[in-house]
Amino acid sequence: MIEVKNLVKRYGNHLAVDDLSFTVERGQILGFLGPNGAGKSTTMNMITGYIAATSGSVTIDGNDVFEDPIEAKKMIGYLPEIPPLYLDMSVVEYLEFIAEIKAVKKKERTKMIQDIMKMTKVDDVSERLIKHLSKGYKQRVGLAGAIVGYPEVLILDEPTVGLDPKQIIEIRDLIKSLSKNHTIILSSHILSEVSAVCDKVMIINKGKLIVSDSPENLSKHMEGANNVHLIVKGTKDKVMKALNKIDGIVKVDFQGTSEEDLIELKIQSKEAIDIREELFYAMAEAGCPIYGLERKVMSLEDIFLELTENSTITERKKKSFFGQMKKEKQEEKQEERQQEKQEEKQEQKQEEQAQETQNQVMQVKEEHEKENLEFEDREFESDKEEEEC
Ligand SMILES: Nc1ncnc2c1ncn2[C@@H]1O[C@H](COP(=O)(O)OP(=O)(O)OP(=O)(O)O)[C@@H](O)[C@H]1O
Repeated sequence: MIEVKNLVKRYGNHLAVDDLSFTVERGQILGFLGPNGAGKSTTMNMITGYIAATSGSVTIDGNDVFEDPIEAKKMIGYLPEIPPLYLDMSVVEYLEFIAEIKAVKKKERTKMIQDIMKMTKVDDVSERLIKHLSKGYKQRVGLAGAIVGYPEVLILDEPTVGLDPKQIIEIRDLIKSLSKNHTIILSSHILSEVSAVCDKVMIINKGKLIVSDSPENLSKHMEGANNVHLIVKGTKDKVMKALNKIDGIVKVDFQGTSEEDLIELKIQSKEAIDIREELFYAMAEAGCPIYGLERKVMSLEDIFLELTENSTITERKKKSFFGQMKKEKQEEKQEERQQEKQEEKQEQKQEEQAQETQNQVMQVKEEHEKENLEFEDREFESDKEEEEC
């Protein structure tokens, strides 16, 4: 339904969208996810033909947005990040105006607008001026405007911004129900929103596509679904022998030790296998007491953060959370040890200095005593000589 090929957008020297390609099937809800400045709005503006692309193409049901904009734009309803509302119009006037622009047949307009106002829950403010509406209501009027004419494709840039939690749930339900008759692309940086609503997630960062999959598959594949973090007391040999007895283990990463005699490891098992119980018995049999056992299921948040921290998956994999945490812990420990060593050295030095001073005092004392004795001896000798004389 929507085909984006090698889409590029440059603002001067700044590459805002960097060679994006993807497709969206009819009836699908695609979630466009990325941190601020990732290029979401720019991409959506290009898909809708609102701005020109530097290069690349976008087709909607075979119609090229840049070469055949009228046909392509007829199929698109767009809710930009800041909806372009006419503030001095009432809600119903605005929607009638949009219907006229979109060339909705006159006899169909009234019913369509009434239905859409009900759908987006703005029917209770239909006669009010838009400038007097709250932010949430304005957002819903913008959404209503995008739905007018029931275009096949809806492009919604941050559709729930400014809504309260109850409204967010209502709009999500509305978007889901719209997908029965529309193909939808929505952007968001709220991950729970994307996982709740979308069939497919595209994560972009710095204009580049990082990963694209269903929310469930992303969680599964990003090594998270079956990761166990284990802290155990024993030798590496013993632990490995015990692990060899467990079926379904795919990968074992030793992560060093955080305390003496303790080994930390990350164990990855095949999908749908929970090895925690077997681990418990295997370690008990091997005489390796378990100090920590945690099943790590990566949330979409974890994946998003990791993926957008680095530009490539391989880079992020190298920097797994446990690895990072362990590294930080080790660095802290190393610093502590170094500090302890320095303190020990200083104490030793002070003791040595004190000992040296004491020795010097003793030496002076001894010399004094010796001198006194010699003096006494000499006195005694001269007294004796005097007596003899
Ligand atoms: N008209 C413009 N001129 C110059 N640079 C622009 C323009 N519009 C966007 N950019 C830059 O392009 C990059 C992508 O911006 P864009 O608005 O598409 O990101 P976004 O993912 O939608 O971010 P947000 O979630 O904050 O809306 C940013 O670095 C932005 O500063």
